[in-house]
Amino acid sequence: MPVTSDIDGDAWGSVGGDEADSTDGAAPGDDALPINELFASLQGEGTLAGQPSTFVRTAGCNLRCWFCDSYHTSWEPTGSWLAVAEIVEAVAARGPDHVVVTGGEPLVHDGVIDLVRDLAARGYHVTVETNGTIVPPPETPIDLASVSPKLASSTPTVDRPPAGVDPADSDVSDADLERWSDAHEAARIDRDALATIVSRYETQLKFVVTGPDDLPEIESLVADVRDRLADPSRLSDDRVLLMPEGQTRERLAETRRVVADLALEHGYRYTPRLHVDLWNDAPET
Ligand SMILES: C[S@@+](CC[C@H](N)C(=O)[O-])C[C@H]1O[C@@H](n2cnc3c(N)ncnc32)[C@H](O)[C@@H]1O
Ligand SMILES: Nc1nc2[nH]cc(C(=O)O)c2c(=O)[nH]1
Ligand code: SF4
Ligand SMILES: [Mg+2]
Repeated sequence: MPVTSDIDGDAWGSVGGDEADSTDGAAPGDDALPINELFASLQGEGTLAGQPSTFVRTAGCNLRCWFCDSYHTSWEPTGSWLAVAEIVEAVAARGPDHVVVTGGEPLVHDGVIDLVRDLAARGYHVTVETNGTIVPPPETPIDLASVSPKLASSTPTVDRPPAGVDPADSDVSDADLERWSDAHEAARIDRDALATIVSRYETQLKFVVTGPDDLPEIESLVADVRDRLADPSRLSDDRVLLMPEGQTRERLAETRRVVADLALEHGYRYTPRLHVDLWNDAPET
């Protein structure tokens, strides 16, 4: 069930960008969100790793990381339209008191703000997983902003096509890759947006690390964001997390020691990817 290209939340369109509106569920309206999956699992990443949580994964993203482990929310988005009240009901049925709103990029959808408000009003702890390019409206009740700014090593190219799918099952053309290479590169970092988010919310900056060459960009970005803060201590080194790139156990086995050693060397935190270790990042884990 492809979702329409307007869920990109931008003018770029999605791959094959003129799909018919053949979504399941409620007709898209002000109050509906395209949901790719909704499930309970353990938080696999970051400072709350291990915490039982319900994950709400929206479809649609304004970026196109080559390594995206959620291919069907970004490169070829699919999902069902659900009203915010239906999502809250589904979250209540799962049980955990922690909710992780993720995507795709959840903040491309205005309705996500209503969802976060409704969840917070019901007493849930709400984490928002975001790429840090979009600032939510002031006073949005986010308990943890889990921000993953995208480094140069995330940019797709013709030689670095999406890793999340068998090329035989992908409709991504070289023309799509060239278009997204430029669009991703232009949009992936917004230092002012990052500083605003850090100043307003308890924040972790969770960088996907592919190797040692990523560290200079992380260090200079962290310094630039600190420079923009009235209180630079809001972005202490223990709020900077290095996460190994890998959506399979095999790939993670290659990256995690390198990244753990880099965290130790630079004084940043290391975060595992528990769901990859435990379930090999199967759907709904
Ligand atoms: C699918 S993204 C959705 C939220 C948002 N679009 C973002 O990128 O932060 C959820 C998390 O998975 C991370 N991620 C995606 N693909 C990954 C990979 N291959 N290896 C490690 N982390 C990955 C992202 O950086 C982000 O922290
Ligand atoms: N278990 C588990 N933990 C996660 N933490 C962040 C995730 C995400 O995709 O945003 C994620 C995920 O997909 N699964
Ligand atoms: S920003 Fe997040 S959802 Fe979008 S392509 Fe990158 S990892 Fe995937
Ligand atoms: Mg994930």
